[in-house]
Amino acid sequence: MYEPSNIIMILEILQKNGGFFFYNPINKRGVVGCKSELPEELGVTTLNESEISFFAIPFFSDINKKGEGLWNTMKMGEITFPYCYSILFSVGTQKKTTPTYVNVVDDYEKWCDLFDIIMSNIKAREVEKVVASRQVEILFDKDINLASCVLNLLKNNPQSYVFAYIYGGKAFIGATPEILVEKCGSRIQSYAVAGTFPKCENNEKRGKELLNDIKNNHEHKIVIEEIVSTMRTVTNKVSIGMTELMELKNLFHLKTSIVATDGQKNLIEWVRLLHPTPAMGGKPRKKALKLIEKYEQHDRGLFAAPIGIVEKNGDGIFVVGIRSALIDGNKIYAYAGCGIVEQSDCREEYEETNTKLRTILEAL
Ligand SMILES: C=C(O[C@H]1C=CC=C(C(=O)O)[C@@H]1O)C(=O)O
Repeated sequence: MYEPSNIIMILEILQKNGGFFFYNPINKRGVVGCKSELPEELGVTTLNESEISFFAIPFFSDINKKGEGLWNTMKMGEITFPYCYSILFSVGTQKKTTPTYVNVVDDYEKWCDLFDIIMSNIKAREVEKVVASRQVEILFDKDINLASCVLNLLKNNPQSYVFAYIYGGKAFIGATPEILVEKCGSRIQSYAVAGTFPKCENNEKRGKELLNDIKNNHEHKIVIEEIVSTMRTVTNKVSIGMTELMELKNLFHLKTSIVATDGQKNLIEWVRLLHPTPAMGGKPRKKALKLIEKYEQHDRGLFAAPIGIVEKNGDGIFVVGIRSALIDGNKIYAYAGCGIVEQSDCREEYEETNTKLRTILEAL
């Protein structure tokens, strides 16, 4: 089993010098891009710099229009590192986790204003779905320990893709359950992950209820349809899997796999075509994005944005940067969003974002 103390040491080096960490729970492989060399004793395998490329593509191409310029010290797009490594984790890290409860800041009034604007646009038939988000700022009395946060994300979220991108004194970290697109040869796989129920005492019943819930299935179907129609602009070889339940530490989601066959476009082109799906933006895409840009009070930066790696042969994976936070010294900006449709209730959606924020808050 891979030693947690090793991962702590690696992350401490990344925190000090800058770097990128990406963990894939399916093949249990972590990859690291680093500005400085990692000691061999840490059990990492050295990769040639050209073997792997790291990407953090912002949600909106023109970020940092809103106030503080929180994101402007971070390099975006393709990020290259002189030292690259891979780490194999063992199955031992895959333990079953149970929810715990953490309090989050009350910004309900601000949320209501955003919700009302979106709902009035939905009622006016301007948009069908918009993913609204919160940025919750939490101040600590000392600097946040990045290494232990990332280790906790790994421990608490065994099915999630855990990432940490450290640059210019800030770190963007998260444990996301959602793949935007994965390429393996001509197989292009995306997932619709949308529709959420928080866990409760009777989880078996809760899961079944989500699978049959009309509002959540509507939200989910919008995402499937958009991914499928986008893929069909490139190829008519597109197949849709069954909608399943995804069980995470604190909540359930609806999840559907969508696979296309294409030998023409590269992975970055696929990312640019698919991002943002209506699980992160809305429907219709342009109008939903305009509302988000105009009325959300914060810059999304890398929140809900494509984060990923590309291998030398062109294969790779991009996830969406949700269940995430930007760490700046003793300050943390945690992010969570949810899809709003005509049947949505303001308070319920706020509580849903609180549940989603727990991924980060429980790791601090
Ligand atoms: C935007 C987020 O979640 C998305 C992913 C899964 C389910 C979602 C939902 O049910 O609203 C969201 O679309 C977030 O966690 O910040």
